[in-house]
Amino acid sequence: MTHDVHIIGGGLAGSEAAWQLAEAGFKVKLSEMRGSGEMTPAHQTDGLAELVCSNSFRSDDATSNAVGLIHQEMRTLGSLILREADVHKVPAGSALAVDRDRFSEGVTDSLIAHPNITVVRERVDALPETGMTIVATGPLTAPALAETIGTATGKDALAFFDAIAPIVHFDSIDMETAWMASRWDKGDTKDYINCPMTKDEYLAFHTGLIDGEKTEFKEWEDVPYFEGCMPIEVAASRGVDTLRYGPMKPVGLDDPRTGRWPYAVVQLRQDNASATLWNIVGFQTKLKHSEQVRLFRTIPGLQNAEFARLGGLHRNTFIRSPELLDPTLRLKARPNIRFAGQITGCEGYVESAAIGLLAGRFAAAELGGAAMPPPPVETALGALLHHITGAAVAETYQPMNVNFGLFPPIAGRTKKADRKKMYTDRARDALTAWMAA
Ligand SMILES: Cc1cc2nc3c(=O)[nH]c(=O)nc-3n(C[C@H](O)[C@H](O)[C@H](O)COP(=O)(O)OP(=O)(O)OC[C@H]3O[C@@H](n4cnc5c(N)ncnc54)[C@H](O)[C@@H]3O)c2cc1C
Repeated sequence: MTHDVHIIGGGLAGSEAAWQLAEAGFKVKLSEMRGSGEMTPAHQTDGLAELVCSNSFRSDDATSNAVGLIHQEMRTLGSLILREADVHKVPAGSALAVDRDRFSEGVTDSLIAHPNITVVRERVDALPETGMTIVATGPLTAPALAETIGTATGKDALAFFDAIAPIVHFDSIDMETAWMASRWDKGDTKDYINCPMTKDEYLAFHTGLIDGEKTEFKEWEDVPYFEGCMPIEVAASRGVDTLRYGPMKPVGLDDPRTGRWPYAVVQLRQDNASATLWNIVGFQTKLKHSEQVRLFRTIPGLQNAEFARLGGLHRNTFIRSPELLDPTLRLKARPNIRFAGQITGCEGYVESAAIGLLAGRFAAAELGGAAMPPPPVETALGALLHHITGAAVAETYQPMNVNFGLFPPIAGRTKKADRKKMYTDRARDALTAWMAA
């Protein structure tokens, strides 16, 4: 069978993209290296859409949770991944969790049985020069292909072994305690949020970092740390004052409440264009998630912090999408190539499948000769896509889960308790209007 689109990688994103294209009537070749004697360091089977770690697609609450909302939007758009997740669901409260083997079998069988899809078990080592292509090879892209992607995108656009710092929702920061200033009071703009610490608070925090329970890593994740993204607890272990001379340096930062420099300071940097999300600078960590929440809420100003993402450390190959991709996920420098899934810098099974769904639909529209406008930013799909393809700050781009901080804020004064429902109601209306158009 000749094909209209070549999809490389049969994970969450590639499987969904293949389904969307095939259902739209286009012929797809899906190349997956597992099953040809190749394996990634995390996968265990030859099944398509294998879940490498947890079996959860997270919250299925479409009224007050951004992940639940994106589930609903994907179901509305005929997602194969969500269809099979629903069929192979296991009890997990309000979360959508699946029997991972049955789920993967369901996806594999559906794709193989589809008359418009040919699944080829092969490793692809170079980006195709011609022909419409979707690259969905994930965070564990095989080295030879990663190399050619690096060449096509500029070497420094491809990151390996990535440490990530927590991200906090702005509206959960206590700005009576924290204040805005430039970093170490250099420059004219007040771009950073500063959380002050007394000596006692700092020493207790330092002890918490040293003693806190850490995530153990598999052998393949045991990689050297780059000095620039060393986990904060590793820096802390080098000496009690190391952090006060590093990311927690208080120099030049007069606390408006005391008129003096605090003993140490925690700084947060804006993480998205609408300033709803803030990254804790230098706080990349492999502390367990529960430990991070407990310890980081001891920071004055962050006592009620709600986290859009917690820190973590794992190998992660992704491109600097906000500057490399156009709004329909095409590589600007080579528009025959689209990227989809975690390699674009979205994070998680659901988000990867969601971006695969959009890549498949954009490709189908292009083949059909009618450009598809991106979904509105008020939808979960649109907000995530917008973040990846432009709204995020390219220089500090890091993997991102879908969350309400990516959505345009609701205009006017609103009660916090009502806000999530307002986001999801607005999203449903926006998706309906977009589909009608
Ligand atoms: C160790 C680890 C644990 C994770 N745990 C979770 C978790 O618990 N929950 C969560 O939501 N997310 C988790 N993630 C993130 C997870 O990887 C993504 O959420 C999701 O699997 C990414 O989907 P994808 O389709 O982009 O990539 P994948 O699902 O990884 O699919 C990519 C596919 O491309 C294939 N491939 C790679 N290179 C080539 C090549 N050159 N030629 C042909 N085929 C190729 C691979 O074999 C793979 O099947 C984890 C990631 C890692 C690395």
